[in-house]
Amino acid sequence: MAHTKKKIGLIGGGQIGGNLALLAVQKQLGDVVLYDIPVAEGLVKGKALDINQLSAVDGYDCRVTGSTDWKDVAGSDVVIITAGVPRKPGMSREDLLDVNLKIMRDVAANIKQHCPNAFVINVANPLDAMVFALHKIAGLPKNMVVGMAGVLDTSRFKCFIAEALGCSIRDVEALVLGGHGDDMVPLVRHSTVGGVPLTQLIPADKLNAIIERTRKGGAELVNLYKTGSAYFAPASSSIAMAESYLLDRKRVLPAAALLEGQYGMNGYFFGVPTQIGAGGVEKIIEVQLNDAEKAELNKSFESVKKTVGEVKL
Ligand SMILES: NC(=O)c1ccc[n+]([C@@H]2O[C@H](COP(=O)([O-])OP(=O)(O)OC[C@H]3O[C@@H](n4cnc5c(N)ncnc54)[C@H](O)[C@@H]3O)[C@@H](O)[C@H]2O)c1
Ligand SMILES: O=C(O)C[C@H](O)C(=O)O
Repeated sequence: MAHTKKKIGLIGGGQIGGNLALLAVQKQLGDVVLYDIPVAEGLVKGKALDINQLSAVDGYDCRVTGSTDWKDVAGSDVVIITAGVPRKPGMSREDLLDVNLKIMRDVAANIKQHCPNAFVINVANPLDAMVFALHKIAGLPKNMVVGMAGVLDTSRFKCFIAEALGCSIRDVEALVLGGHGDDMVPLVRHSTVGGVPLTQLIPADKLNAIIERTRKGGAELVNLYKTGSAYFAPASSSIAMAESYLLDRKRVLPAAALLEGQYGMNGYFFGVPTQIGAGGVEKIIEVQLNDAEKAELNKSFESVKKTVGEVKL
């Protein structure tokens, strides 16, 4: 019988990779290959077996295969990359550039060889520079390569807003633009709660504290965990993007996409609202910004450019 289930290749079977596998199965998005390097064979085979046994309890028909062979990943419809070292307290994401670039060179070359038709979502840090390197090395079409950060940063922003107001998170509409760094741009003026402008609901000083906490959201988790970084929310955020592609949902999600003139920026991956559907990144949406917001976005762009400038391919 023909194999009609979608195939999801997860590159990196660590904290985020394991949670991605679990979510993909629970949402029945397709069969999963959880790939890692040979030294982590037991880890990926163990996680696969554990999740498959959970599937029996809950009746999920998708299967996870743990593998250290790229041939098993070949032909994936979606590939999510979490292969990379997470930071420890006191480090910046940029401190991971050299070590994670080395890993990305290997991963991107294998994607080029084995998964040339996949929609590829990079998660590894420093996010915007790593997705830039991925695109250059793998040579995939620009609409098929994207970085996950905006969904996570926006969900942190929404979480803190809902907490401050004691309201349902369902009614919070918000957006964070820019690079995945401390100068990302939470857009207060464009955020609403149940249609009511956020600026009307939360006083400026409290809002500034929320913006600051959002910007440092990753470090807050790193300081709590001590040996690694966030993984539950990053996994959910990546799955939202994969699901929109696989099910052609055409959701409008912030993501690091290749800019070619939008926002006056060119040749870099940067966090902007995208529409993700069966065509991958089908649209990039330009939000109308005032001068102050533009200045903040440009500052974030300069940071991304600086890190990308250090990428040696
Ligand atoms: N974009 C975001 O918003 C975001 C959020 C959280 C974490 N991250 C980043 O994601 C990455 C992974 O985080 P984690 O917590 O899952 O880390 P982790 O250490 O738990 O897992 C990483 C895995 O990658 C594997 N790996 C290393 N080299 C590999 C290779 N060449 N091929 C395949 N696998 C390889 C490791 O063996 C390990 O199992 C880190 O770089 C982290 O900074 C990004
Ligand atoms: O902060 C990190 O190092 C991990 C990730 O980028 C995050 O925002 O949680």
